[in-house]
Amino acid sequence: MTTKTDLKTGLEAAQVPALSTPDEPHRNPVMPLDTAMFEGHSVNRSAAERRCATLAGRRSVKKDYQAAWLVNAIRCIDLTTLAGDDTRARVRRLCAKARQPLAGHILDGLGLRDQGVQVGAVCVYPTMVGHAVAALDGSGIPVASVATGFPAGLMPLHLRLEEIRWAVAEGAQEIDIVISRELALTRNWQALHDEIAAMREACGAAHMKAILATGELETLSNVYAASMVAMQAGADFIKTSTGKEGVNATLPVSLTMLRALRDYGQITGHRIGFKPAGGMKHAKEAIAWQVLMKEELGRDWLNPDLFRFGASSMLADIERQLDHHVTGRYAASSRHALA
Ligand SMILES: O=C[C@H](O)COP(=O)(O)O
Repeated sequence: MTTKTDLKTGLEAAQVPALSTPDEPHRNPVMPLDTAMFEGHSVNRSAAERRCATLAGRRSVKKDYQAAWLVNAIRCIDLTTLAGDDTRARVRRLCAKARQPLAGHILDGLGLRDQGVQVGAVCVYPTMVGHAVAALDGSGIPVASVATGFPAGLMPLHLRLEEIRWAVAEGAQEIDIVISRELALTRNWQALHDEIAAMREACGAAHMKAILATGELETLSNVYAASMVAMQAGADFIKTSTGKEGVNATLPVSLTMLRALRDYGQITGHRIGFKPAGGMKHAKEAIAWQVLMKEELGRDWLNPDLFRFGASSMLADIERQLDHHVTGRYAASSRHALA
């Protein structure tokens, strides 16, 4: 069991940022396409896989600090429902969970009852944005909407742009766009850049996350190049997957995107966020991705203004693990079923 003092010490010792509301994150401005930033950059898949395989061993998170890392993961979750049978009632339940992601006895056990533990955002389809905005009123939790013909994106550009504008008018503060995979696979970088830049303009003040659908981009070199193009076109975040591809977030793909993000930052001075998404269901994944972020980019990126998990069901396991941390017992998974 832990105590209030233990967890606060743990947050510091684990070097995750203290619980706080982040300042308004800065925007990434659009720049012209610059293929020199990625052409000829090849990514060795075996080397990326080896690097990821060694991370867990090199940076295991001490048991005492695991709770701190898991609470930080909650702050970074885009709590998501993207199902064809979504309803207003389901979205309202999800938003209630977003407001209080941990049961009261867990918050008490961790000493975090008054610390405002909330998720990073709630992510829904455009027609659910209004319901989410109403349910989150006063919470400060932003609503993210997928748009641009999610998940495939195979719609005329003017309709994709109109969908963005519609979701923003409904109250979405963040827009998760999907890129045209065909433009990436045919290496038509100028057209891809111009489409994403138009999407960024349609977003207006809403922050834009660019979903690369990496499971469909064939090579890690394509992932690196598409990451660069999305950032040059003004993406505030780059995101791995829709959750609907055959292969979604993986550590080697994430490593490739983080290297692109780091290179982009070194050249331009702009800090871009990263969102792995799709298929992440377990607390141990929440730890693994945070270790990757910290190893590659430093602790500044363990903040919801620069890092999000896109996940519909990971919160349930995190809550279960934190329940165990506090009580010493595992609750039935049905007790934390909602998220
Ligand atoms: O963007 C978020 C993903 O769609 C969520 O995927 P998931 O349902 O596999 O967690």
